[in-house]
Amino acid sequence: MPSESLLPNAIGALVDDGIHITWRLSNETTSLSYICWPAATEEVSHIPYHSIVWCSPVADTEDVFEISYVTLISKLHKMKLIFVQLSEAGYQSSERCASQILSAAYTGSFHQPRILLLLNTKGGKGDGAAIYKSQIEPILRAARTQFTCIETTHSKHAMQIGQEVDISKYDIVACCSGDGIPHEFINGLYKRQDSADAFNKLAVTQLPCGSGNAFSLSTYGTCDSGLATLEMLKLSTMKMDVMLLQQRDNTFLSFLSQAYGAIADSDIGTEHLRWMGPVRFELGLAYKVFTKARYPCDLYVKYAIENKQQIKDHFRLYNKYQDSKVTTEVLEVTSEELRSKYPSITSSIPDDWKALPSQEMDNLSIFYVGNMPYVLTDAQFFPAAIPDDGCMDLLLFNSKMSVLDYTNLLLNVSNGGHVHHDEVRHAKVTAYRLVPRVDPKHHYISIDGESFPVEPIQVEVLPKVLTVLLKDKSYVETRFGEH
Ligand SMILES: Nc1ncnc2c1ncn2[C@@H]1O[C@H](COP(=O)(O)OP(=O)(O)OP(=O)(O)O)[C@@H](O)[C@H]1O
Repeated sequence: MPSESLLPNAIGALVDDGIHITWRLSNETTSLSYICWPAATEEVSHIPYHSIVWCSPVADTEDVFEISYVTLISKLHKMKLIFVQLSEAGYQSSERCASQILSAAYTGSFHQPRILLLLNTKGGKGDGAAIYKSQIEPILRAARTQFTCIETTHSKHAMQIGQEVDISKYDIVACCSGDGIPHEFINGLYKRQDSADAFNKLAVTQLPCGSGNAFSLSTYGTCDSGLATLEMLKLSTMKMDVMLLQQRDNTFLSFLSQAYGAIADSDIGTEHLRWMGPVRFELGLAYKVFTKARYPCDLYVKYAIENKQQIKDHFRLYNKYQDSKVTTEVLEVTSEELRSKYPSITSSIPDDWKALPSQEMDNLSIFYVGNMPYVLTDAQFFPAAIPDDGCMDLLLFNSKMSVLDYTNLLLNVSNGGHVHHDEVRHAKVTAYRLVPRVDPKHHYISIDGESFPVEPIQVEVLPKVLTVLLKDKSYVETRFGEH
């Protein structure tokens, strides 16, 4: 036993899902007024195993442990250290007790993964460096992970890193950024000679520091970088579909979305209003709705599921199947599977692709294709998206709707209800070709939130390519199954 002056004032008991804490009463602690342990500022009563990132016995004690865990501090998730006297420790060695706590804390995830962080200090509101220092780095240090942080210095830097990174040195590449850096990094991996090995070896994730954080919202359910860092250390890997794009002579990958029409113009077309914050997007979109902006195009698709009821059945079946999935095996992608299966964008349309009716496409307002459910906090644009069903979700909105109907529809995006409206076409597709018919000088195509020329694109799903970190092998829950 340590001398009384070394006793912490927290006493812990191991329970099913964590450590139950009781605090010594003040009259008992009066003799401890000079204890050398950090005082608790907020007295927790329970530390879930899931929030613990480290536990080790304190030298020269039998039953006192240092426990690092992530908790809410002033509305943000941050690292906290506590010293606890554990009643169980007397029954077994303190090392065994610590390792029992660590294995409960890290069920199914990497233990101390080697992490490469790509930090964009210029993303979002420009506070990436501050978020990294206050929320991300302290958790990684406490968890005793090996990590290296590289600051991106210019556009396409993350792509260059993806092309050159030594894949044997890391397990996870975490983009401390918006969605632009993972887009670049994944495309860097795609350009490598050993791209299949790179996609199999490295898990790619996002610790949100940008204005668009769809990756983190869809996989971790949060825009809080501290919570995302904790989840990164806790979740298990699985393979996610990506989308292969052709435009002109270029072939590249998209992991998130492609937009043309009102969404693309409201996002990229309002870059000059960046100072307004996220509201610039909503104002841009409201303007397009009120002016009934039209974005004519030709669209050809290879349907996987065309009917909305069948999409619901597919979604329910997938979730049922996921619940019974016990395997942790992650299948590996081959270099053959990274190649296009279809004729190139300059060839004629394959016979089994269908042309969308020209009347519908002449009056198109929004073309939006996605592979992840959340695009913004409170925007479940693709609520039926599934990480590895080999499909992309296609959404088409028509400009002929009344302003009232359109406004109602957009208000429903927050709960994913918009996809059930009769005015919205929702289908699961495996490939498509989009041929815009607008003046390219005044409009945009957005791919993963980045600007691309307004020219034809052809896109197909490459199933199970990207290694990501997901809870229970699924994206975070949406409300799609409820409708
Ligand atoms: N040091 C840098 N200076 C300027 N641009 C950079 C730098 N590092 C990366 N970039 C570029 O910043 C862009 C946006 O990055 P990111 O996605 O991290 O932030 P974001 O705020 O979500 O972005 P956006 O809303 O502009 O897409 C990327 O296209 C990337 O090429």
